Amino acid sequence: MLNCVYRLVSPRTIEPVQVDVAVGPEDVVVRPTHLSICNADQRYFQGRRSARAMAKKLPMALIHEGIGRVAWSADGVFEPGQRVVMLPNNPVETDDVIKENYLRSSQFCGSGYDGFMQELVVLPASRVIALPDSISDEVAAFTELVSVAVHAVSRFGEIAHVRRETVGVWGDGNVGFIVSLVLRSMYPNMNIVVFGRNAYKLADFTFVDQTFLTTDAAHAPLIDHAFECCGGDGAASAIGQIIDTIKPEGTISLMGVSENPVPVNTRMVLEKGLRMFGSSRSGRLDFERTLQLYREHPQIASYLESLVGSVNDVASIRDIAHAFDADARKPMGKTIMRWNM
Ligand SMILES: NC(=O)C1=CN([C@@H]2O[C@H](COP(=O)(O)OP(=O)(O)OC[C@H]3O[C@@H](n4cnc5c(N)ncnc54)[C@H](OP(=O)(O)O)[C@@H]3O)[C@@H](O)[C@H]2O)C=CC1
Ligand SMILES: O=C(CO)[C@H](O)[C@H](O)COP(=O)(O)O
Ligand SMILES: [Zn+2]
Repeated sequence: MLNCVYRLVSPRTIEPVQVDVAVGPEDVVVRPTHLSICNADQRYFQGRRSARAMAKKLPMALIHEGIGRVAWSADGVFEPGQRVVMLPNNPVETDDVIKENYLRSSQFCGSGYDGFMQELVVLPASRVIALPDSISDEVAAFTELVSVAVHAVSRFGEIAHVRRETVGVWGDGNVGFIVSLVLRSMYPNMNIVVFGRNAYKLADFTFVDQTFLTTDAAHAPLIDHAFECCGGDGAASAIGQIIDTIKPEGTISLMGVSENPVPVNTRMVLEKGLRMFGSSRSGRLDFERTLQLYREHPQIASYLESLVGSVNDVASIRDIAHAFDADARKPMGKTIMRWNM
């Protein structure tokens, strides 16, 4: 099947490439309709990764958060026109211990493999899930990001000790917001405390118990466990503040992506017997849990609507650049592309 793939070939340069894609009997062909930009996409588009990383990853189509309509599937698997979410992580092996999103052999759309900026996306049937009608297109577009939060909170449930009275979330952006929202849904009695750098962003965290500017953290309660949802230049100070604020034997879930190694006060990690674990991406089980959360807690969708930032109609490569530039300027929230390529 001939298909047009919009690949980033160098920073800020996207080219349409005609490719002949084989469609297997178990595959599903999805026509993307709504795509959502992640910080990871911006790092490639703006050229903010090392030259080595850029050379390794490009050329590739960006975007790993998206939904679409089924254009073709084997009989009875999906209905033509059915609205579905696309799963970017594609495992090529199974493992009894290591989850699919941590297997080094897994192929991730938008990181070394073409992402969803395509005319049509061909995926194995297991990488496509039908969406409930209750979720708007714009919110559904970033279901992958919500699944990442569900994955991280699920791992917290598996790893953290049982005293979970007060949990701190560092980061007042998209990831901090969604992780806090998932914690609220899964642990309704938990005291959730959010630490951020922007009062106007913290004001949106109406569903948590307390918010603090990082400069006021001395007035915050000690916490049992923490999530670091900052990354970049903010990661070191967030992790340092978490280590200072957390009680002994607490867990620290690291979620922020940093291009450079982050210094950690290991002496205090030892002294407090802390547990640090990383969470990245998500698997099919996390998407299924996310859609179940949407069904069990309909209020989640309305909170997530507040994250929808700019919605951009995209019908040309110039429109793609405009959407990425709008995203780079955004004060907060998710940038959605209505995909008409
Ligand atoms: N693990 C995974 O699978 C995933 C990881 N990520 C990563 O998570 C990180 C956050 O993403 P996202 O929420 O979209 O980014 P945003 O930029 O929307 O949010 C980050 C927020 O954290 C604030 N911040 C920075 N430093 C600190 C600090 N020390 N304490 C408290 N808040 C701080 C920033 O404030 P200010 O801007 O004022 O500095 C900003 O408001 C990124 O690195 C992203 O790549 C994203 C998706 C999935
Ligand atoms: O955003 C993410 C998942 O939603 C991950 O941070 C992203 O996939 C990491 O990929 P890369 O190593 O290419 O930056
Ligand atoms: Zn992402």
